[in-house]
Amino acid sequence: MNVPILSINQLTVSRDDRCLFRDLSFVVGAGQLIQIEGPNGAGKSSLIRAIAGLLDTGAGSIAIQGQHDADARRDQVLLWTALPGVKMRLDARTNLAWLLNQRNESADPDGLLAKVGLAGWEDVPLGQMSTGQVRRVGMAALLASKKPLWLLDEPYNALDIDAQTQLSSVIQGRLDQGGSVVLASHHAAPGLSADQQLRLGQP
Ligand SMILES: Nc1ncnc2c1ncn2[C@@H]1O[C@H](COP(=O)(O)OP(=O)(O)OP(=O)(O)O)[C@@H](O)[C@H]1O
Repeated sequence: MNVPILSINQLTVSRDDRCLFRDLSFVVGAGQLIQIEGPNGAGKSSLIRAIAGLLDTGAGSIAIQGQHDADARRDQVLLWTALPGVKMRLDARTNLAWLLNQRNESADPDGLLAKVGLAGWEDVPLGQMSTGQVRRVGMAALLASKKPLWLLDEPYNALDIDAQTQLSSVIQGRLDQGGSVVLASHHAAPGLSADQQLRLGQP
């Protein structure tokens, strides 16, 4: 086993007094991908938010590189669901620059947008883009992230086949660099092979 980036031990997560899962344990090493599956409402997003330090948990523990504190964990993850905090009336470049700044990441927004097929769309407000194009802006932000643990909640939603393939290649690139990825998805990730699969049960 590689150095554990994420260690979950005997974890219980509840919402509104309803237990979603209990006694969950797994470890994710450097360069490893774990896929979380399960029906609607099983708790995939809740698990991801708990790992990110954004949801209180019950019994058990979560550690990222040995750190249990929620604030410390938050600093070590890239959480990609939608695009938190972006403004639909602002253009792709401005939003991406803001996202990178928020994360203290230095990269050229235009170069990143070109890599995800959005060359020429830099000045277009997100509100005038398709859902998939907005997701591509998110993918551009992913490309710049060097956080040790990526938490990706249904990242393939709304992406066309080309963009899905590109996202898989972005994820594989991060894994090859020793990053770790938790992927919540109803579908197998195209072109990726998970080191572990975890199925959360019926709610
Ligand atoms: N904001 C919320 N406040 C209170 N309870 C919530 C909230 N979001 C989700 N829940 C509850 O937690 C349960 C698990 O939701 P969660 O979003 O983690 O499931 P999921 O497996 O990601 O589902 P899906 O596949 O539909 O995205 C749901 O049954 C829901 O009742």
